[in-house]
Amino acid sequence: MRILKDILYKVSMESVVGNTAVAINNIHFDSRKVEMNDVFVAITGTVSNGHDFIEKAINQGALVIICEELPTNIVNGVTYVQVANSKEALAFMASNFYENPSDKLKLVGVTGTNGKTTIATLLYDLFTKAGFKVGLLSTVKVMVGDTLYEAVRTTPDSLTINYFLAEMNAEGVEYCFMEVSSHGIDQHRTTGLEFAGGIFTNLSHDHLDYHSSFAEYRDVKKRFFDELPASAFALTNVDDKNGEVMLQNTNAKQYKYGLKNYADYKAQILENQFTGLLLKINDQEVWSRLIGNFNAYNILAIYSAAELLGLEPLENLKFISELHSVNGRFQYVISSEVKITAIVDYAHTPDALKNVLETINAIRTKNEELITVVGCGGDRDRTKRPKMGHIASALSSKVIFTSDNPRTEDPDGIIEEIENGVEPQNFNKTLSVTNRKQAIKTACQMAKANDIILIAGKGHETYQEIHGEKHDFDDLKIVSEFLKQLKK
Ligand SMILES: CC(=O)N[C@H]1[C@@H](OP(=O)(O)OP(=O)(O)OC[C@H]2O[C@@H](n3ccc(=O)[nH]c3=O)[C@H](O)[C@@H]2O)O[C@H](CO)[C@@H](O)[C@@H]1O[C@H](C)C(=O)N[C@@H](C)C(=O)N[C@H](CCC(=O)O)C(=O)O
Ligand SMILES: Nc1ncnc2c1ncn2[C@@H]1O[C@H](COP(=O)(O)OP(=O)(O)OP(=O)(O)O)[C@@H](O)[C@H]1O
Ligand SMILES: N[C@H](CCC[C@H](N)C(=O)O)C(=O)O
Ligand SMILES: [Mg+2]
Repeated sequence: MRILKDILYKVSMESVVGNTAVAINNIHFDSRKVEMNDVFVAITGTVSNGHDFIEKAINQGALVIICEELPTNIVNGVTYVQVANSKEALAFMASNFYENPSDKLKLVGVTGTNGKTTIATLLYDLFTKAGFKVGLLSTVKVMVGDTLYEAVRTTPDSLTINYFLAEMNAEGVEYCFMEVSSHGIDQHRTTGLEFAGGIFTNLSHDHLDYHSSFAEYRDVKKRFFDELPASAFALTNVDDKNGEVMLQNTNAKQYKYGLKNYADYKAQILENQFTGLLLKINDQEVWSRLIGNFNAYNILAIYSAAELLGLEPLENLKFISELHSVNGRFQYVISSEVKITAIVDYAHTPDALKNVLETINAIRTKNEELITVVGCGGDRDRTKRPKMGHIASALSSKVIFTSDNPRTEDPDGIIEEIENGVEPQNFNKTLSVTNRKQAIKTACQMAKANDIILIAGKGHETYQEIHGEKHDFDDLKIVSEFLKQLKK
């Protein structure tokens, strides 16, 4: 049992109607989950308005209503707390409700357009190897020590975050690494958390359906660093155009990593091959199984963060050399008979796609063709579609445009928007096959010995969402099966 006034600590209240000394059972922001003596937080959403469900929540037993506007009908015996921002209030209440679990471990947040899952997951792996109990909140999975939970969002809502952090406290977890998405920051999902550090990866085009401009997208990411406490570290990629911008107003201790510009943590790529990267990090050589220039940045960020958290440099490098790629990030299979390499990668932004294609192009020889299978998600930023169409067709030998997760959109409509980005000189390289499985099969049939197939956009995902329905779908499994069938 918790007392309402205790969990309202740090919440900026505009008015209160009723008693705040009441004992409450649980907190919910979805009226459908409310039970006896719960708090219902009414949130103004993008699809519906939580304030419309206040009466329903009370009928289900809500004892407390947190809202931005008081309803006209005030029910006797119910406490109403009016706040300026319900999402922010929810975040503070969630921390208080779970007894501020982020204070009891070292929480590190990773933000940026690409590389969050890779860095957070590999830091989880590295600290686990170093003998610590570790937690992870990522796009792919949630880990509480060794226990695996399904991840629904990249950055869960504040109640879910604090729930898992409290589970981590109970399990004796010392470090937790989490992805901090721009939606998460904007919607105050991470407000009130006590971070020990923040890492910035890079900033490029994504989510411009949600944020009104690139500048707003950048400023939302920056807010994460603005809000870090002085005790935390703020670690930024100094080679990214916006790397230093992130640090402009932070109170945290500032550190920079980079390959090109002056930095506290510096790396150099000595070798970049299909089998991995040989790097020099602060004058020490280290071999990694991860592939491609962009992974040199990820590895350097991991190394720097681990050192800032107190790991010895040599131990740090040893564990880094043992790390494997994250599910769906440059995962590959090579067919045994005809030596066709199929790579599955989660590149779903123009920049990620360009990086992956350039990585493959830097490694493949002239005789080896690169066949790319790619699409774009529905109900998401449309402006990245033609950009990805252009990049895929310019940097591949052949491209098959197909569906990603069309969600509620018409799959062929999305493909048309991707095709619009293809320049005339690349027209003859492209074809479109709406059915993703069929598209992968076509790529396998087109490939000759030693060719490379890149299947981009869905990485670790094990489903495809078409017309709002999820079906089982796994790029790696499907391509492996087709490659097995090919006896050329
Ligand atoms: C655009 C967006 O981020 N939307 C999030 C937002 O939903 P919303 O504002 O649209 O909510 P809404 O459906 O309008 O409902 C408003 C309120 O009414 C409540 N409600 C609704 C119906 C009802 O009967 N009773 C009721 O109380 C809802 O619970 C909600 O509190 O708040 C919800 C609760 O936290 C989120 O689940 C939801 O994520 C949606 C599902 C989503 O797809 N989000 C994606 C875009 C996202 O967040 N992605 C990022 C990763 C991006 C990246 O970097 O790649 C992530 O961190 O996962
Ligand atoms: N440092 C990086 N710079 C640019 N591209 C990268 C970087 N790291 C990974 N990528 C590319 O971006 C893809 C997604 O990587 P990852 O899942 O680590 O990013 P993310 O930031 O977690 O993405 P999401 O926003 O979907 O959670 C990878 O499959 C790879 O193609
Ligand atoms: N976190 C991203 C993932 C995109 C993955 C891609 N496969 C898609 O479905 O668009 C989003 O929800 O926008
Ligand atoms: Mg991620």
